[in-house]
Amino acid sequence: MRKIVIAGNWKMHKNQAESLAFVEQFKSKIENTTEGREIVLCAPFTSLTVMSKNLHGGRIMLGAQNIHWEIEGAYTGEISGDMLQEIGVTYIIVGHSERRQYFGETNETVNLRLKAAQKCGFKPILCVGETKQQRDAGETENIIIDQLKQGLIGVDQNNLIVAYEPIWAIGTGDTCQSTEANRVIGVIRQQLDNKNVSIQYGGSVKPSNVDEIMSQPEIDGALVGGASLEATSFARIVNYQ
Ligand SMILES: O=C[C@H](O)COP(=O)(O)O
Repeated sequence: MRKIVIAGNWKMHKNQAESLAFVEQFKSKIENTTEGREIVLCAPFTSLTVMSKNLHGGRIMLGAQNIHWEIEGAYTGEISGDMLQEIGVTYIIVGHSERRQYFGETNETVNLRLKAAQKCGFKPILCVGETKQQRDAGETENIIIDQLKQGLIGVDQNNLIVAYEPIWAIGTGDTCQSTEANRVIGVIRQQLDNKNVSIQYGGSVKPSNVDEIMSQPEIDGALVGGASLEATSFARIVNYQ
């Protein structure tokens, strides 16, 4: 069965005190959240350490925003699965477009990170999506199929989430039309061997559009950036109608 997963990606936002304050405020707002909806906070590494100590079970799962494929070594600035296991992380975002754009992530390194995440027992969230230029050139499907084909070599599809994030919709307020997101996610599902993989939509998801997005039959959740930074806003998204 396809699971609903709503994940907040805080990117490079919030220090430890701000993260704990968010959790305190957020916890009370999700007490009545529909059973079965997985709620994930992908916080900076520094915040994950204190958040895991303050969650004491409950509905909130933790996610990291990166993982290296080696367990240790001379990889300045990277983090290993071993280190993440220690702080109680469940999910790992892999291949976010910001990692691809600013930090040289390729389909090959995405593939290595996905396999490393699974090997350490985490559930990776593979991000795929096209630029505005690629969309305008009619290349959306080809780009995504390529990202999936290369990214998923040797990856276990029974332990995977995919997020469709059109790059032009990220942080712009320019949400992809829900029917179009549904269509592309349908294309993604066709490419997968396991049709029960949960596929999220990400890109300017906010309280005002989440109900419509989540009403689409192919969409199994959301990967939320800006609107996950404030507890009331993210709680409204998690409690979509
Ligand atoms: O990972 C989250 C996405 O990049 C979406 O960000 P956004 O909700 O701020 O557009």
